[in-house]
Amino acid sequence: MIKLSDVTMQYPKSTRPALADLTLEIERGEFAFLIGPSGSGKSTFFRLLLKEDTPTSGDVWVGDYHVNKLRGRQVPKLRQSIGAVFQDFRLLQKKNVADNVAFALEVIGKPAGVIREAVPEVLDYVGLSGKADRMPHELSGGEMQRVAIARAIVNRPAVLLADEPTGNLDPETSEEIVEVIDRVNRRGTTVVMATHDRHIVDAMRRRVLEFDGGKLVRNDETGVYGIG
Ligand SMILES: Nc1ncnc2c1ncn2[C@@H]1O[C@H](COP(=O)(O)OP(=O)(O)OP(=O)(O)O)[C@@H](O)[C@H]1O
Repeated sequence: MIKLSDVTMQYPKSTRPALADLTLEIERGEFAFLIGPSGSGKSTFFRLLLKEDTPTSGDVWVGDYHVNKLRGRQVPKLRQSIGAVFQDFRLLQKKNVADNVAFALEVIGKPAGVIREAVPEVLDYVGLSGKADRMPHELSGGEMQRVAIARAIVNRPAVLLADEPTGNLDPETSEEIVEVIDRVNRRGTTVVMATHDRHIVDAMRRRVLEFDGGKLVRNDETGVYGIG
C-alpha cells in the first residue's frame, strides 16, 4: 500500500538529510507506528506521502500512485485517497462540527444528498452523534480530534495518516482516540501513526517503524516502544 525505495530527503538549508536511504513497505490494512525522537523524520515521511515535498532521490508509492512522479493535476486525487489528522486538530473555527466534516466533501464536489447522508453517519461512527451543531470552541480536545478523524475518513480514504494525534490529550482521552483509529483500521483502512506515547505502542503491538536521525533503525512486525 505504501512503499518507499531508497528515499532521501535533503532540505536545501539543512546540513544532514531529514530522511536518508529509506526503504520500507507497509501492507494494505496494516497499522504501523512511527516512533523516534523529535526531528528524526516522522513528519517529513508524511509530507512525502502527501506530496507536500518531493524526495531528493528515491521512489514513493501510495496505492497505485507513483507519488514522486505525479503530475500536478494528479496530486488532488492522491490526497483524496489519504486522510490526515494532526496533533493540533486543524478544525475550521467558524464552522460547526457537521460543517467541518461536510466541507471535506464539498471541496471535492460531492453532491448535497451524499453529504447529508454521510456526515451524520460518520459522526455517529466516531462517537459524536448529538454534537453536530457544536462549534469547535465548545468541544473538549478529545471531541475535536474525533471531528478531525471524521473529516479525514468521511470520503473513505485507503490510508489514514495520524501525526501525533494524541499529543495534546490526557492519557484516558488518548486511549479513546486510539480506539477510534483502531476501529477505522479494522474496517480496512491502512493506518500510519506517529507517536511519542510508549503506552499506546506497547498496548497495541502492531508494526513499529523507529526512526533516528532520518534513518530507519527498527522495523518490527509486532513491536513495543523500546527500552529506556
Ligand atoms: N522545511 C524544512 N527545511 C529544512 N529542514 C527541515 C524542514 N522540515 C524539516 N526539516 C528538518 O528535517 C529533520 C526531520 O524533521 P521532521 O519534522 O520530519 O521530524 P519529526 O520526527 O517529525 O519530529 P517531531 O517528533 O518533533 O515532530 C529535522 O532535522 C528538521 O529540522
